[in-house]
Order: sequence, then C-alpha cells, then structure tokens
Amino acid sequence: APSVVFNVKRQVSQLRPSYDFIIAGGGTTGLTVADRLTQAFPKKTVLVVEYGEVEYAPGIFDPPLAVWGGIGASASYFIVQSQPIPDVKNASAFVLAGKVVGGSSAINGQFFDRPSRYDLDSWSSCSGRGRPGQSQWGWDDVYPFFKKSVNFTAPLAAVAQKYNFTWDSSVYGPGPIYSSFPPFLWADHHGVRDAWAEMGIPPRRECAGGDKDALCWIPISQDPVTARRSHAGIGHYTAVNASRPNYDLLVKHQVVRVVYPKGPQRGPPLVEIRSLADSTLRNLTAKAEVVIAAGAFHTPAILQRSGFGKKSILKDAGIDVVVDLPGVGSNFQDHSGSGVSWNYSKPGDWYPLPSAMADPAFLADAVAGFNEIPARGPYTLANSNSAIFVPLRNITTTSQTIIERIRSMIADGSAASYLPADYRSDASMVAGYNEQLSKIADLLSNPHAPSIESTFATGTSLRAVNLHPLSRGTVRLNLTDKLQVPVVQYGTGSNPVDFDIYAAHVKYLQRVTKTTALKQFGAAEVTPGPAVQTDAQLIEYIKSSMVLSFMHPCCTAAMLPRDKGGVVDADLRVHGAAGLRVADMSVLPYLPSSHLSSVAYAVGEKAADILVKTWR
Ligand SMILES: Cc1cc2nc3c(=O)[nH]c(=O)nc-3n(C[C@H](O)[C@H](O)[C@H](O)COP(=O)(O)OP(=O)(O)OC[C@H]3O[C@@H](n4cnc5c(N)ncnc54)[C@H](O)[C@@H]3O)c2cc1C
Repeated sequence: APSVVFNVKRQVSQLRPSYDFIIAGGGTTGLTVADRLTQAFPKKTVLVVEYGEVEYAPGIFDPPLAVWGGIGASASYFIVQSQPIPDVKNASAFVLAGKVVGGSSAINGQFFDRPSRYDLDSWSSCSGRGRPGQSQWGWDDVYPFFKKSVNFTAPLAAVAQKYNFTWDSSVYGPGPIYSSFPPFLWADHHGVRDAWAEMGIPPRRECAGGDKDALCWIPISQDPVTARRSHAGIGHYTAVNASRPNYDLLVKHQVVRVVYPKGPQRGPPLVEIRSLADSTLRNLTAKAEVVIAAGAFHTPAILQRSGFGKKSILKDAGIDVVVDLPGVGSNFQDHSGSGVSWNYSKPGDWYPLPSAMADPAFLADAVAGFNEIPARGPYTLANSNSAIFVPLRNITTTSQTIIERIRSMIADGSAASYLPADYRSDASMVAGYNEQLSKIADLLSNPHAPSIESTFATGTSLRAVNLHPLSRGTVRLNLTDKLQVPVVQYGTGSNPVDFDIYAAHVKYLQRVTKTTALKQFGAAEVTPGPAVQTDAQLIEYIKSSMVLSFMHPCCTAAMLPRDKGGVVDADLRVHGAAGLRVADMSVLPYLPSSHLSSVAYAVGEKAADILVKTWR
C-alpha cells in the first residue's frame, strides 16, 4: 500500500499557472509517461489530472478473499454495463475500469504476460512502418520498452523446485513494476498442466521474450517479498514523487475536453477540467503538449466531447466538429470466450484446494502467512500462473477454411456489412477493417502466433480466450449526461466467423478431459456435455455461456493511418490536431495475444521516449 503520498493536489488553487505537459488520466499508461517525462526533464513541469483518488489497492486475492468482491462498494472503479449484444442473445457485458491513481493496474487480475512478437509486427505493418521519421512499433522496436518497464525476482530455489517454475531473467529489466511468482500454488495445479502437455502443447521456459506458442508459466504483478500488488500508482508515482518537484498530480478532477481556441492546427489545446467536489469548470494551460491517457472507454469520450469523431455522431450529441475522425470510439474490442467444465469421480488426494479456506485454522494461518515477511500461503496468489497459447492450425483441422472465409469476405466486399451500422459506408473505416481482417488472417495462418489462450489456477473448468476477435463495437457519449461513463456497444459475434473460432476453441478444450492425466481421476465433461452434439448446438451453448469481457477494452483511438480509420499516427499524435497525443490501450489497432497491463506499461515507456526525443 502506498504509505506516504507526497504532494497530491486536490484543488486547482494548488496548481501552477501553467505546465509543460498535461496528462489526462493517472492510470497505467499515463503515470508511466509522467514518471519518465519528469525524470528526463527536471526543468519541465508535468501535471496529471486523475478522476479517482490515491487509494489502497488490494491484490486480486488478498484477505478477506474478495476477488473483485464487493463490486459496487468500491470507489476505485468505473462499472460499465454494456448495451444488449444482439448476436449473443442480447446479453450484456459487465466490465470494470480503474478509477484510482494507478488506473486499471490497481484493480486488475495481476496476470503479467506479454504479447507475441507477431502481434507487434502485425500492428507495425499497418500503422505506418516505413514512413520516414515516424516511430516504429514492431517487436524489435517495442521489446526494449517491455523490458525497461518491469523487474523480475526469481522465486526461491525451494519454491521453484516444488512447482517446477521456469523463467529467463534476461527478458526483464530494471523497471519499477514488479513481476514475480507466488510462493504457493493450489495442489491440483499440475493436473491440468499435465493434461495440456499430453495434448502436445510444448512447455516453454519463458513466454515473455516474444515467443509464446506454448504451455507457459506466467508471473504476476506483485512485490515478491510482501506479496502486495505492484501497480503504476506505486511504481510510477509514490515511489518517485518525493524527489520530483516538477511532478504534480491533481486528483478527484475529470478532464472534460480539450479546447482549441485558434483551431486544431494551433496547439497545444487548453484542458478543461471539472472538480468532482463542486463541478467547477477550469481551463488549464499546457505549453508543450497534452496527452490523453484515460483508458479505452474514457479517452474516446474526452475526444468526442472535444469535437473529434464522426460528424453525424457528434451532431446527434450537439457537439461542433473540430476534426472529423470517424475512428474515435469505433473499432472497440475486448477478449471473450466460452469454455468447458468437468467433474472428477475419483478425485486425487489433493490438499490444499480452495475449499480448505473454509477450515478456520487453515484460514487463520493463511491470513497470518500473508502478513509475514516474506509473505507465504494462499493469499500470495493472484488470478493464475499457468496458461496455454496455441496457434489455430494446432487447434483445429478447419483452420484453413476459417482463414479462407476471412479472406473471401475481404475480397468480395462483404466484410464491411459486419461493422457497426454507422461505419459500413465510411470508406476509411471499411478500408481499415479490411486491412485489420487481412492482418488477423495472417496471424491465424502463422504457425507460431497463438489464437487461443486458456489459463488455470485450480478447479474443474477452463475458459478459452479468443485472442484475435474479428467483431467490432462502439463507445459513444451518454446523451443523457455526456460527463458520465459512455455507452458501450459490444459487437461480440457480429462477424460470424468469430463463432467458428469460438467453436474450434471449445472443441479443443474438450480434449482436456479425455487425457490420461485427467482420466485417471475419472474426469467427465459437464459442459458443453453430452447433449451438445451438433455445431449448431455448440454455438447455442457458446452464446449462453460466454464470458463477454476479460476486461481488456481497447482500440477506440487506433494507431492507424487516417484513411484507414485511424485516430493517432505512429507517433501517437491525434490526426489533424497539434500538440495532442493519446497514450493508453485505446491506441492498439487490434487485440494482442496477451492481457493488457504489460502492453500499457510498454506503450507508456515508448510514448515517453517519443516525447523525450521531441522535446530534448
Ligand atoms: C478488472 C480488470 C482485470 C484485469 N486483469 C488483467 C490482468 O490480470 N492482467 C493484465 O495484464 N491486464 C488485466 N487487465 C487489463 C489492464 O489492467 C488494462 O488494460 C490496463 O491497465 C489499461 O491501462 P490504460 O492506461 O489504458 O488505462 P487505465 O489504467 O484504466 O487508466 C485510465 C485512468 O484514467 C482515469 N480517467 C478516466 N477518465 C478520466 C477523465 N475524464 N479525467 C481524468 N481521469 C480520467 C481513470 O480513473 C484511470 O485512472 C484488467 C483490467 C481490469 C479492469
């Protein structure tokens, strides 16, 4: 927990008359940028404006066993309930987003993997590679920033031996965010790992070095000694702020919009903020640049309130157009997927499993262990430490058919009909979507680029994460109150090929219960179960059982050329606007084969590097 919080500002009267840089959003990416800028430029001033407070950020599995427990009770997240999703029986996705210093890194599941090299190379190939003078985003260009952002502490030898953890310290660096393995795993952990190995998924010593088509050990973002969450609010603010007189953080204020009094070519813009205490509006002045880092839901909302977006949509919201940029708030994506579950008729002699927490003596020891230095026991766990990442061709014999379906919808022009309605006749959005689908088809054809992720910590179920969904949704201002959480429309399943992929993934996971590793315990499938026989039945099952959000919203201000529906260029500058950049998970063109926090830190490091090179 951040014990001493220096210099937090709560009122505009405590601010300087102007700043060199203003960052909208003190989350994972925004604080990374602020930390690196204040470090590089001791004489330049940086202000971060954050909606939330500096709050204690418990780990996902800290006592008293509240895994995102008490949702609604906490002030530290925005709750997003999506609009009904037509292609999944009008279900609604439930998503959280950080509303606290540290942003989503302060509330996430702490699973700390990295994308595959092919994700980055794929983005780079459509984000302006080769344009003279612009930044490059291929794996080799960004890998140094993944390394720089995180430090890794190897587990004690006895722990490593007990669980067979493997790693390669050389893929990590000196960064202020901790990555480590917990000193405890539940006792059934190896059952499913053995099953995965039996399915032919090769174990890899380290999956964070760019190659992750494997059975992986995944570390968590956690202090290795105290087992407390490591997040941007600590690593990039509390740990450095006392020695940085040029680093200001204003909390409990909302960035409403940016304002260009002399037009978007004459930047940087003013930043209009609102006090959450009394709703007073104020304009702040940045002398160098403004960086929007409010996350994939709120960044497009700030841009739309500022007049950046599709003309017709802004008009409906009563907002004057500053730059006609249809990509703002479109191209919305999240990871989703269904899965399998089973029962054991001859369960192994496994102890302890989570059920042991019901035993008061075990529980008391778990709490005591968590408070020891170094911490020990079950409360040192986060979401999971094991996962598989498998390429499509190893999942299904139908991979070629799936890829051809994607390529032919691009060729015959039908892909556009799967975009959200407002964009189907917009040439730039259609061109951008076709290009994304083509790149995703390449990824799905790549024998080393994963299509599915599945993780395991304990229990009798597995989820499949569709790493590269084809469907797209939208994030729009709430017209009842434009300052509130925006209206989120998931597009889940709107591109029908996604269902072919979901189905292939579930069929693949069904193989788990057929392995000798699980058969020896009498594993018998419960869901989808014997009643589900045909593909049509399987898709019905998937529609009713899907996890609609793995809490990875992204891509709503994509780094793509303007004629491809992009919002920012490869230097993260908003198209058509001076002195304004975006740096957060909005800028991804499409989802990578990983969870997003490592990506957010790396994007923050790279964004800071770009800014430092610009202003040095
Ligand atoms: C519940 C949950 C679980 C997750 N689990 C994992 C996981 O296990 N592993 C993993 O790698 N990733 C996980 N993620 C994803 C990952 O944490 C996020 O994708 C990443 O942290 C997002 O970083 P960001 O910088 O884009 O935005 P954020 O970190 O969300 O930062 C945005 C910040 O902007 C602030 N803000 C918003 N609007 C305004 C405004 N108008 N004015 C001022 N401030 C504003 C917010 O309060 C917030 O602090 C999870 C996410 C969530 C929500």
